[in-house]
Amino acid sequence: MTQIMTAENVHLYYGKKEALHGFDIGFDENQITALIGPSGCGKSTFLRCLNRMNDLIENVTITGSFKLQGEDIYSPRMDVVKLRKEVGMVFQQPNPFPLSVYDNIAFGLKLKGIKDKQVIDQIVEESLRKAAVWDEVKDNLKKDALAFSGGQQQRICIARVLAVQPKVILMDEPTSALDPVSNAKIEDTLVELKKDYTIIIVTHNMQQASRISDNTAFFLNGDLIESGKTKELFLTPKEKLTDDYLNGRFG
Ligand SMILES: Nc1ncnc2c1ncn2[C@@H]1O[C@H](COP(=O)(O)OP(=O)(O)OP(=O)(O)O)[C@@H](O)[C@H]1O
Repeated sequence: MTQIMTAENVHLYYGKKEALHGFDIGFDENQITALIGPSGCGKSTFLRCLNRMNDLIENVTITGSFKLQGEDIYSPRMDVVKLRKEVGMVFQQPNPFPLSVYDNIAFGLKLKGIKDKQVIDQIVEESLRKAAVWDEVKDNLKKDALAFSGGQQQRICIARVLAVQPKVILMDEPTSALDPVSNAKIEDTLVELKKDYTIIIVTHNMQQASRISDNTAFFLNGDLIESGKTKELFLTPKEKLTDDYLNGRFG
């Protein structure tokens, strides 16, 4: 299976404090990879390395090699704005812009210089359909995105990411602020989306990881303890620490 992204010898420091201690990991194309582990183990920190979101935090030092389809994403030649379109991100709290549903999705397209209204209309509809929220918003595209439910807002945010044609979608606990019905809808959406995209998702919810992910990586205190096929990792973990965590012996 092709690995669309790789990270090797990853170290990250917040000031002098080392938060990621050196590990290698790769992400299979068109698969969902779950990043699991107890609070504070570095899952979000690592996720943010993959589209250079940590660049926005002061005093962060990152070393190692991070590649998207073989290209070094930390190269001085890398266009970070383009990178963040190719490696899109969905956050824990739905964060639509205070604009209409339509304008939320059209925003990135207009930035890209797309002006043709018919083209924009088409991409807006396609993106909302792929994010499985079209039927719920199609009669209210001019309504403020913030007037929708949390679960709908999160799917609008997913549509906003899809509109700029990412290759990889990073998700940081995208359902933890949502009710169980919205959670289930988003899980179904992600499983559909992996046909076209690669998804890397941080989750606290072990059932979620086992339901939707193909691969799982278990982090502890800034180290990657084990990664592999989700079924194997959950049923026959190689490391005792993984077994202990999965069985609720800590965390
Ligand atoms: N901006 C920051 N400045 C300094 N230290 C930070 C910063 N962000 C995170 N850390 C520290 O880095 C470590 C890893 O945090 P991180 O948020 O990546 O863990 P996590 O596994 O995602 O946790 P959670 O599941 O609670 O979100 C923690 O010790 C945390 O306190």
